[in-house]
Amino acid sequence: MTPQTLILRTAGTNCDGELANAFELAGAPATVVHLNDLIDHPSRLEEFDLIGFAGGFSYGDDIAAGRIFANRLKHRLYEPLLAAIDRGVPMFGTCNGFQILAKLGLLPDPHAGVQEVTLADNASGRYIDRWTPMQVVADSKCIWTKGLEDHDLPMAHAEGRFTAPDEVLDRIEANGQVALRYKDNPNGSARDIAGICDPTGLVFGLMPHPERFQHPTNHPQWTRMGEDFLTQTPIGLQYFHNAVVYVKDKQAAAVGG
Ligand SMILES: NC(=O)CC[C@H](N)C(=O)O
Repeated sequence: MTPQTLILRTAGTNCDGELANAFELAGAPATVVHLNDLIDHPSRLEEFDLIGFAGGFSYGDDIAAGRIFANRLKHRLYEPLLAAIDRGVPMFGTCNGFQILAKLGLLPDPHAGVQEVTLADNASGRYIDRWTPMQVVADSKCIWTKGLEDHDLPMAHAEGRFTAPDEVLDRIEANGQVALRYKDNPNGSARDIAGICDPTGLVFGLMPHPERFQHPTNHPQWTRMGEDFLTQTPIGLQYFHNAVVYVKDKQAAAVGG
């Protein structure tokens, strides 16, 4: 069975095309569905094996980035989303998608039932749009970053400063839920955190954009990177390969069992 991906969009979403393409290149065809359609037909969530929350400026980033999208999910789709998490559906939220997952409280712990972390204004007070070096946390539980080496990714946001109380930061670090850190921390995030997962490693949110690194020439330095860089799978796509492999293995185990 080919894994099927749901990408959610609404007014102001702008990375759904890249995200759908990344999942498709990794082997999981994607359907982009408007949030209002899913609210009208919540059982559609059961058709999908993977879910992507795309980046952008949903609802104009009004109130705070991701807040309105998160509230709509909270009041209209929370139970079906939790059911998908309990079914083991991997979820990916990039940038605005991460802001949504954080504000909804699906990260860092979907069963906490409260918001524990946020993405606040960048420390500089400015929108930052550039490629930046990432450190992959080797012992994290995250299935999406498994086996990845340190790499560069593009970032583009004004509200990306990861912020949480010290006890939450201590807990997610001790629990292997910090998956990605900035090497030069351009936005002032607590403990350099760029991406975190839930305790199962399946729900993952990050501020940078792996879906914008689908081809070697996406990297601004690609002409200086050498032969190998041009022939290997771009690291951005490896995130999606990891999740697709996870789903396929799970399907095979279910058939075998
Ligand atoms: N790239 C994105 O997803 C958009 C940025 C985001 N809404 C912000 O904080 O500015």
